[in-house]
Amino acid sequence: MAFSNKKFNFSISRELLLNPNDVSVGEMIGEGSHSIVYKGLNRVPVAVKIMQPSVKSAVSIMDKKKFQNEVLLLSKMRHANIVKFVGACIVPQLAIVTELMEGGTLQRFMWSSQSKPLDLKKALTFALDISRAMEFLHSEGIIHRDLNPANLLLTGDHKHVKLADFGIAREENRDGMTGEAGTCKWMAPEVSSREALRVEEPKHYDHKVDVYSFALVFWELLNGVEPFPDVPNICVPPLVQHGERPSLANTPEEMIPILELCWAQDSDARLEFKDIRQLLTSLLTNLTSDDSIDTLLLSDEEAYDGDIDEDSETPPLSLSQEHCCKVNKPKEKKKKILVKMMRPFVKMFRACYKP
Ligand SMILES: Nc1ncnc2c1ncn2[C@@H]1O[C@H](COP(=O)(O)OP(=O)(O)OP(=O)(O)O)[C@@H](O)[C@H]1O
Ligand SMILES: [Mg+2]
Repeated sequence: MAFSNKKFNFSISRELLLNPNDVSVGEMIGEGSHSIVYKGLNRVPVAVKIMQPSVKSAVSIMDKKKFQNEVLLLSKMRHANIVKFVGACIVPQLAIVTELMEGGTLQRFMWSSQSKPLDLKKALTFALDISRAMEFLHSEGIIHRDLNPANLLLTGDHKHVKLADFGIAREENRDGMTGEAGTCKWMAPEVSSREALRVEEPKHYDHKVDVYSFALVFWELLNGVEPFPDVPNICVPPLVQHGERPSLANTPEEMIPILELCWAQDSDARLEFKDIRQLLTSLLTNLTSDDSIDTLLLSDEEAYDGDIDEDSETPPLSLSQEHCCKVNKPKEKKKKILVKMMRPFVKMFRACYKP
């Protein structure tokens, strides 16, 4: 059913709309580039995201289309690790009502966290939550395109995270996605690439841009600091395009292969979230059962092809060794690690189904 609002016909079904009189708005709890978010009440506590027009004067057709896209996508996403959609209002203002995430953003949590970096179990639990949400999203053919700690929200007990902000999420199309999207520090090299702009061709990328962003979030969870701490946001994309990545000097050794497989320069070499979820689950199981995770490790000779991704000369800005490293080429490593990590599960499976 279409609802008209000043020349734009919303195609939002009636079941998704709330009566604005049933939603009360309280204190402000967050702000994005397109919205202000308030604590609210709709029988239970909720978050009310009120869309702000991009031009101060009026809500444009573009703003309405963006709002509708977010409502339609988020309302379809029913998953334990995705913030729950409650409903939307188109009058008196465009608003999206979701469950209230009392724990705030992962970004704020990391800034204020007493124990820096987080303990490994907590970091893995959060990473697993994120990979579950992303696996689901990709299985539904949706790319988030803005995975970063300000769009990941914590439960009140700080035990779990959920994915939020579908403002620039899109259905993946077969010809690849175009357009710049995301937040500089977490943006995959192929999204920000100027190469394509120079030859006036549209930029093409796919769901693997989310895997890259995940790697940067995971690195942050493991290191307790934002990636590229000394680099202004705007300078990060050229560095990343030249193969620079956050330093692995203080990263637990067993997590390094996952990071390298997720932030590979070649997007095809990056893992799928299904693989990431399985790897994190087995790492977490090993950690909590107190077994050594050494059994899951590979030596460098086993894991690497030995070469470095050098499709570039000198990076435009050089970083200290402390804060960056050159990206390794995964290829064969990816297969070896997966085979080795999955070996115990395959054994177990065979044992169960022995004739
Ligand atoms: N359900 C929620 N519970 C608690 N806080 C929330 C919730 N949803 C959003 N917020 C807060 O509001 C902020 C902005 O929300 P959101 O990222 O959805 O808005 P946006 O305008 O799309 O932002 P962006 O600048 O990323 O485009 C979040 O970073 C968070 O602090
Ligand atoms: Mg946001």
